[in-house]
Amino acid sequence: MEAGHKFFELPSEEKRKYLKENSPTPTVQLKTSFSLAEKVLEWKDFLMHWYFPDDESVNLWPAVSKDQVLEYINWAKPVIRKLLEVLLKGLNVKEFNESKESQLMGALIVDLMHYPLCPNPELAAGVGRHADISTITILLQDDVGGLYVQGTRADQWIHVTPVKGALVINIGDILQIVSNDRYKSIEHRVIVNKSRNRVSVPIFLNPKDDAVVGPFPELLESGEKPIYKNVVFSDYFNFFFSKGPEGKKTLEFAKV
Ligand SMILES: O=C(O)CCC(=O)C(=O)O
Ligand SMILES: [Fe+2]
Repeated sequence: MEAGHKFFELPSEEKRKYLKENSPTPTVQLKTSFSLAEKVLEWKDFLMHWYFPDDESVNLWPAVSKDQVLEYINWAKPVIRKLLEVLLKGLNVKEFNESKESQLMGALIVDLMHYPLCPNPELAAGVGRHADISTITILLQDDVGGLYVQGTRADQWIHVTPVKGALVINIGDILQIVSNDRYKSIEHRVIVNKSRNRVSVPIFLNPKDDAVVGPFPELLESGEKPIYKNVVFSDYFNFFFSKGPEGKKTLEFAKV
C-alpha cells in the first residue's frame, strides 16, 4: 500500500520515466486507462511489474517502491503455491509437474494500482467489468473500498468490503479453461469516488507467455467434451489487451 502511495505521489516528471517509451527496463511500465465499450473512461493509473526470479532488471524499478514490491512478492510466493495446490486437489489432479507449473504459474505480474479521487464518479469507472485472464489473482486493497464482484444474477454486484490484513483471491480465466469450467472466473469491477484516492496491489499469477493452455487431459479421460481448445497464453493476453475489459468475453477466444 505504502509503495503505491509513494510511487503515485511522485511528481509527474518522475513517474513519466516509467512510461513504456521511457522505462529503463521492459519489466516495469506505467500505464493508464482503457476507454471502455460503455464509453466511460477508466479513472486509474497503474505501475505494472513483470517479475522473474533472479532477474537483475528489478534494480531499475522505481527506488521509492521497489523494495516493498519485492518484499511483498517474496511473502506471497509460498501462499500462491499453497492456494494452487489446494485448487488442483479439488480437480483431482495429483501431480503438480513442470508442465503444470509453466501452465499455471509460469509468470507473475504485480500492479500498483492507483485510482485518484474523481470529481464526477458517476461519469467514470475505476475498472470496467471483466474477469482476470490470470490463473488466480491475489489482491491487497486499502480501506477505501470500491471493488465489486458479480453475484448470482447478472445485475447483482456485491461490494468486497475491505478487511484489514485480508487478501481477495480471484479465480481467473486460465483456471476456468484448464478445469474445463469446474472453476469459474469471477467477473468484477471497481468504482471510484470523490473523496479518497484508492490503492490496490493485485498479483496476477499467469502462465508462461509461450505456455499452451487447455483443459487438463486428466479431466477429459472419461470422455468429457473439452469446452476450450488449446491456446498460447500470449495470444490470449494480447487479445484481452487489444480490447480492454468486456465482461467475460475474452473466454470466447478459447472456446471450441
Ligand atoms: O483495484 C482492484 O480492486 C481490482 C483491480 C482489477 O480488477 C484488475 O486490475 O484486474
Ligand atoms: Fe481484475
